Amino acid sequence: MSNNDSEATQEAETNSRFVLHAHKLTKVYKTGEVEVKALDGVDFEVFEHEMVVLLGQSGSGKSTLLNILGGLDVASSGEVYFKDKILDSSNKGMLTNFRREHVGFVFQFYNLIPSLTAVENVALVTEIAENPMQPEEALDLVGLLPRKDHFPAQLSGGEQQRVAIARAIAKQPEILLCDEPTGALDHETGILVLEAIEQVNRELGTATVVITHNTSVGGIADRVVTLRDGKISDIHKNLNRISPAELKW
Ligand SMILES: Nc1ncnc2c1ncn2[C@@H]1O[C@H](COP(=O)(O)OP(=O)(O)OP(=O)(O)O)[C@@H](O)[C@H]1O
Repeated sequence: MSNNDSEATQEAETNSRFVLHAHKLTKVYKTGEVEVKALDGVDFEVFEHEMVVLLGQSGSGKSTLLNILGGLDVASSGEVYFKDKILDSSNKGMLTNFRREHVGFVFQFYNLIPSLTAVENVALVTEIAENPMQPEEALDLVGLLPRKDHFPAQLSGGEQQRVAIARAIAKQPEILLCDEPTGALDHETGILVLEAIEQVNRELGTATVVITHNTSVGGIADRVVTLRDGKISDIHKNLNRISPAELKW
């Protein structure tokens, strides 16, 4: 990196604000006598509009970190801030509101309701959110408007995952958290799903974190963060993101 690049990066960081910030997160799971330290003093932030890819071997703590960031789980110690507010883990109402209004989740398995069409699956979320987009608009963003009246069983795995992405972003969350979104898909379908996620990040500016085992997916990120044994072992910034279509694995 040249001096100019480095100054430009520092300036960009100073100017950008974080959406989520975790400070010294520790998570210990206790099962009987056995204790597992899944996170061990992790500092982690996600800036506005940023795309972060989270890598690490199985068991390194990726899902634990994502679940705590999204208010699905609470840390044993440490704090999570959403913008300038600390998320109070003892305040269930606050966590529920945070999840409902501000965070979109996408998981490896799509968890769509089989008896509802694509548009009805998305509408389930928009009906309870404060400032949603129209379900059709969300489906259009992921390229699935023509399939809006199809049931999950009439859609391929990749199409179902794109409905799940539409459902996650329809409430217009500030942050999109994706845990192995391509884990159950073949290469070509996985690329289509990453393209949908990338488009949401680019067009809506939704700060996004994507967990993957696939190191080459790191190319689509602004920042690639690697976990090892519950600690951050590496942070790599990409000066130029590549498009999912350019990924090879
Ligand atoms: N509910 C739980 N109870 C006990 N131990 C747990 C629980 N959830 C996770 N762990 C342990 O915490 C550690 C981190 O797990 P985590 O699922 O966060 O890793 P990961 O990096 O997401 O792994 P993978 O890539 O396999 O999904 C592992 O050792 C795991 O066995």
